[in-house]
Amino acid sequence: MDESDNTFYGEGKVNAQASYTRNDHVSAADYSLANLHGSEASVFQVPSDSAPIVLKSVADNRISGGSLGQTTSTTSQLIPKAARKRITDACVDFVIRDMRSYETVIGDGFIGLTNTLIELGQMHGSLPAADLLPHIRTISESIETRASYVRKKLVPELEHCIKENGAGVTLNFWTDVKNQRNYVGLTVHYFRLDSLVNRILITTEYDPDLRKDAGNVRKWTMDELALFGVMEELCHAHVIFVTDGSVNLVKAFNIPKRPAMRRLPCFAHLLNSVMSTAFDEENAPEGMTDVRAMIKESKMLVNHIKHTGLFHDMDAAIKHNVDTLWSTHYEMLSSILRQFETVNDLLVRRNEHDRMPGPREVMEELVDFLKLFKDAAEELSQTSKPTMHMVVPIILQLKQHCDQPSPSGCNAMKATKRRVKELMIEKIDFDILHKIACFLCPAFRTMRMFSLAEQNVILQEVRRRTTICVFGGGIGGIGASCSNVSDASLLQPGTKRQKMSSSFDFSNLAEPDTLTANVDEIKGYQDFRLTEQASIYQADPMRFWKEHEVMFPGLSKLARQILCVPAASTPGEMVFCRSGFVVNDRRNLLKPEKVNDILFLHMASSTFSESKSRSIHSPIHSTMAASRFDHKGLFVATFTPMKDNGDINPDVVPAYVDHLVRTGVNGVFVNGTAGEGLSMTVAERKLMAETWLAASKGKLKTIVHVGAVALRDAQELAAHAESLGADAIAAIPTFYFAPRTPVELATSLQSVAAAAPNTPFLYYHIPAMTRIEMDMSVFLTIAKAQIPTLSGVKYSGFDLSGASRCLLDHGLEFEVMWGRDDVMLGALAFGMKSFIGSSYNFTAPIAIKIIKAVEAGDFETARNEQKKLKKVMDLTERFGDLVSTFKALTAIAGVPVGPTRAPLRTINAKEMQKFRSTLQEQGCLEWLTGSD
Ligand SMILES: CC(=O)N[C@@H]([C@@H](O)[C@H](O)[C@H](O)CO)[C@@H](O)CC(=O)C(=O)O
Repeated sequence: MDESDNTFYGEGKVNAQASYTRNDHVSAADYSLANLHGSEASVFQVPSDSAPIVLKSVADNRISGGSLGQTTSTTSQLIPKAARKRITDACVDFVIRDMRSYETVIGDGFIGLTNTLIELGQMHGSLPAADLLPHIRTISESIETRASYVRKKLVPELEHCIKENGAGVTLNFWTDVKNQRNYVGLTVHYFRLDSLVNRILITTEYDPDLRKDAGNVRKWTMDELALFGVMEELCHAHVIFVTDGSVNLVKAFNIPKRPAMRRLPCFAHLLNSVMSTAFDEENAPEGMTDVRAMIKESKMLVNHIKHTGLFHDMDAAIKHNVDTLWSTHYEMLSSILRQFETVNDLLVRRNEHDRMPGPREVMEELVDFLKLFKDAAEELSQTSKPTMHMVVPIILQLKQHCDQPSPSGCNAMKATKRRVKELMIEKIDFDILHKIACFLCPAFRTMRMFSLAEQNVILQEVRRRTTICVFGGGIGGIGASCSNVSDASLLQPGTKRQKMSSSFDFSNLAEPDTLTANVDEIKGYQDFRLTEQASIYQADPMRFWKEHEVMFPGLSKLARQILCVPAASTPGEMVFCRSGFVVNDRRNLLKPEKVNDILFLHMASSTFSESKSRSIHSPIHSTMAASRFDHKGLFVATFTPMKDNGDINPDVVPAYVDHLVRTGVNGVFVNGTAGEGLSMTVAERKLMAETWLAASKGKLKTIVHVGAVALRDAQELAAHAESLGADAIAAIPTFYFAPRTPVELATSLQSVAAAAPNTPFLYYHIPAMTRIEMDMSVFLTIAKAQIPTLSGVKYSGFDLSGASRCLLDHGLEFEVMWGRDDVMLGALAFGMKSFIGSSYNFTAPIAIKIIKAVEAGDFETARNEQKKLKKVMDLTERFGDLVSTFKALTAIAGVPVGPTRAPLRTINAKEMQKFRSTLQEQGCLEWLTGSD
């Protein structure tokens, strides 16, 4: 295929449109890379010209509307029966002709592809799908491009978040025996804001000899992490590694003469080791033999059922076990128990009753026992929420269970429990970090499970680490030993002594005075009265720390540092399991690098969607509301079309929308300053909002400005905008009886945002009009605790410095939508990615060139284009107020938006003539109409 082919297959025609006009469709499935100055959704997307990126989620398609991906009943009712039949037939054709399972096409990825094709059809008319589909090589190259782009974008995020809050890193080796591939995986767990994020950095085929030498393991790990900007020093101070107990993995983090790294054991592996030993050791303790015999008999029964074809007479399959995997004993035994009677009857009929393992009560007790351990391992292997705090309670509970009498009174079960408990004591130690994590879970803050001596040691260590968190010095000694604490008292009788890494000594930072400074905070936490939220906090302790950050700043930080570390290293294994989908019998020649890229992107995209849906910043519905909206790109502050007598003229809106779509903008900002919203009645504003939303549906994103002088009007407009399905709402403050402080401002806006609880909310900061000038970064800090739907600020202040402060402080969390068109370039240079302005009604093509030029690093072009914008504005100023003159320019650009309403003054015909000729003389006129 030649280059032009490549360009056509997605990078030329289609993407040229997609880069700025259809960003909305890309964003929701974006994996957020959030460079520090950008925010949430920049993302799973290589910018503009480099590669076509369309990875949609089903949810996103639902929002965008009008496509097959819609799964709601309303949508399926919209699709005529005959059309659905055609689709079903086409699916059957697909299965028959390509001999592929239907499952191949029912995932999010295929639905995204289908939607893209449908949209292209809508935009360009009928197109032959076969011609649109790219060559396999194009896909392969695009995967590579995207993976390297995403990896590159990850570097600043990782560095920033790890420095700030530390990280847990898991390292895993795995062999896929069937496909003869060896993998090694690195996973990084860290808090991005308050959401726990797990990133798979690398999963690759490796030289099997690598793991034979601890030095090589260490070097490989450091080299791979360094590629992501996580350098050795950063690891040393801020990272905790979690691995299984293989000798070289343990040694790798404690190599003589090299700074030691902090490593914790994987608790899923520890439980696995306990159970495997208990059930597989050669010399089983006396008493256990009966249980082992029952497992053996069950296995023989399963084979018998298979060979005799008895399974044909059964409702469900009986599962096999694998000798070396204790958890498969559970699967096998419970599948027998589920059909105990049936199996028994079948055997009796064949006179083979003696093949039935039993007794049943013992089998039931064994299954219950195994299930406890299986559930515990699964609980500790979760990736979507913190798990460290559960290590101690879960292990203690398991031990307690082993002490309980056997319900069936069976000696074999008693012996089994006894042996398992012995092995737990022998193999499982708690680290001080597990104990601190437990203390940091509000439900366990009384530490009743620990002795008084242990409690004192934990508190002392918490104090030391909190001090470091508050007064600086890295991550509170995450990699540090508890240098001034004797850990002897932490040990329970019979446990092995902890080995503490002694890499860092922060004792010089933790002077006695500063240590006591945190006593009050810790005491306050211990005495804190929990409300009915306790169980929620147990499931997600970070929610407590987020909600009480102001009250307990040091502990909140410590909680982030420790609770980001996973209890198990199993996420890496999850990747290996998924590798089976990528490398299969038909694709077993895929190069290792390609497997890496696919797995990396797969995990990156699923991590993103998970982390969004479980963000704990605020109640779930509102967090989702806030994150649903993609603010990126160019938004036009629209004018309200008016008739000559000043009445609103909604009829113009559909053509207006078409004009905006043609010029390449992403969305509209309705009823704002340019829209003369404050000069309109509530009824007029509602009507215009309805008209704009109806006309923009599926074409442009919509932000409705609902701010008003009377708070109740604003609330009514907010509720109305939500009922229409606005993508977001924005509000100015009540500037007549004005809020005096950021707290008052946040409180009054809260009541507006609350009227639209499922719609993202933006504060509209425009001090030139409202005369309310406050530090927006401070406001965001305060408002985020009060307004769950807060998603950013529309910054129409003149000071780039204030906006950049917001980005630095809140850029990962909130959008800063820049509202001054004449210095758009400055905002771009600071990293802002979204813009709202009224001049884009007629200068959108210029603005888009500025954005693209900056993305391409071509600042000369960007400056030249920015000068054009400025020139138009400077000329305009001479002819009247900004809204009236801009309306005139919009009319020149082809949309008859009509006059302004008093007190603004529309320019008259004579002035208009002069205005036009001046623009012509200055060479500006041609810029206003060009749409390409
Ligand atoms: C007063 C005014 O109309 N300001 C414009 C700017 O786009 C302004 O025209 C531009 O920054 C001038 O450079 C926007 O901030 C208006 C706006 O977003 C709105 O209509 O709400």
